[in-house]
Amino acid sequence: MRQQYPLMIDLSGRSCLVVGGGEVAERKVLSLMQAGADVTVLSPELSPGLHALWQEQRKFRWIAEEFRQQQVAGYTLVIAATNRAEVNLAVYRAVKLTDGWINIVDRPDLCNFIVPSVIQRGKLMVAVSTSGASPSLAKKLKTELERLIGPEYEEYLDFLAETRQQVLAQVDDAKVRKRIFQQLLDDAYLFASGEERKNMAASLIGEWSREGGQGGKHENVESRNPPQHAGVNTDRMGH
Ligand SMILES: C[C@@]1(CC(=O)O)c2cc3[nH]c(cc4nc(cc5[nH]c(cc(n2)[C@H]1CCC(=O)O)[C@@](C)(CC(=O)O)[C@@H]5CCC(=O)O)C(CC(=O)O)=C4CCC(=O)O)c(CCC(=O)O)c3CC(=O)O
Ligand SMILES: NC(=O)C1=CN([C@@H]2O[C@H](COP(=O)(O)OP(=O)(O)OC[C@H]3O[C@@H](n4cnc5c(N)ncnc54)[C@H](O)[C@@H]3O)[C@@H](O)[C@H]2O)C=CC1
Repeated sequence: MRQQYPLMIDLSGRSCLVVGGGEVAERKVLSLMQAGADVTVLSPELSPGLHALWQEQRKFRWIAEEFRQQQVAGYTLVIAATNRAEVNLAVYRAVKLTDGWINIVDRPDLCNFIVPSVIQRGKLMVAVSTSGASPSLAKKLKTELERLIGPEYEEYLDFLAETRQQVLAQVDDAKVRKRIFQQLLDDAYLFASGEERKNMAASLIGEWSREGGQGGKHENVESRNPPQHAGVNTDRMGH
């Protein structure tokens, strides 16, 4: 098995080519568009889903032609997703000449990148890959993780991001900052309402800032409990 390297890349505004316009191509086009890529689909036909999307919004470019070798130049990445193995292979060979990024949906052995199964909750992305061994298992695990990591994570993460900036600006001591970040991970914050968690964070930061300002008062940081808030259940609440 080839060892894969996971990374999150910024494809916004980047030109990406999907050759083929069927069911599998549709999935790849949608995820590329979600990432803000500038997508071109090269295929004589489109799936009903892709066709509707193209008619309604023209959010991708459609070249209604069969693949020819010279069409791969200038793309950040290329996905070969036709139902014809020899066409996919020709796409691979063309991209290989330019040493570009290529995914061939029916030849994991030739891909230099593969696409994982993904849960997205706002800024949070959880990607599951089986290195191509069992895409259905990747999908199943994603579905299980969707239950564990509910929609509440979107706002919670926005809160964490905002609070983190405040803490970085207000708290000088890196150890204290780390403690605060740790305490903000308590489920009490996850399940509090927006207003409640802001208040909880403000008192937490206030408390630590005062103590941090006096210095030398951090012996008890390990044992400090997160602030409790009336009406907030700190159990996993049915998860
Ligand atoms: C290597 C890889 C290359 C790539 O496509 O990037 C690849 C290859 C192949 N997939 C095949 C089949 C299926 N793929 C899916 C589903 C997904 N496949 C995806 C990724 C990947 N598929 C990459 C590896 C990912 C990894 O494991 O790390 C997902 C995760 C992402 C996405 O496609 O966006 C998406 C789930 C998205 C979601 O969360 O919903 C299903 C299930 C279904 O459709 O319900 C089936 C049918 C059941 C089965 O076969 O398991 C076949 C055989 C085709 C044939 O039989 O002819 C090949 C070729 C081969 O293995 O030879
Ligand atoms: N990687 C993955 O996740 C999966 C991969 N597959 C593989 O993907 C292949 C495609 O599956 P589907 O999308 O369901 O097929 P499909 O039959 O729905 O679509 C095939 C598409 O290829 C286009 N096409 C055919 N010849 C072409 C050419 N010369 N140039 C440009 N476009 C051309 C057709 O117009 C059509 O839009 C399957 O043959 C299978 O091997 C299947 C399931 C999952």
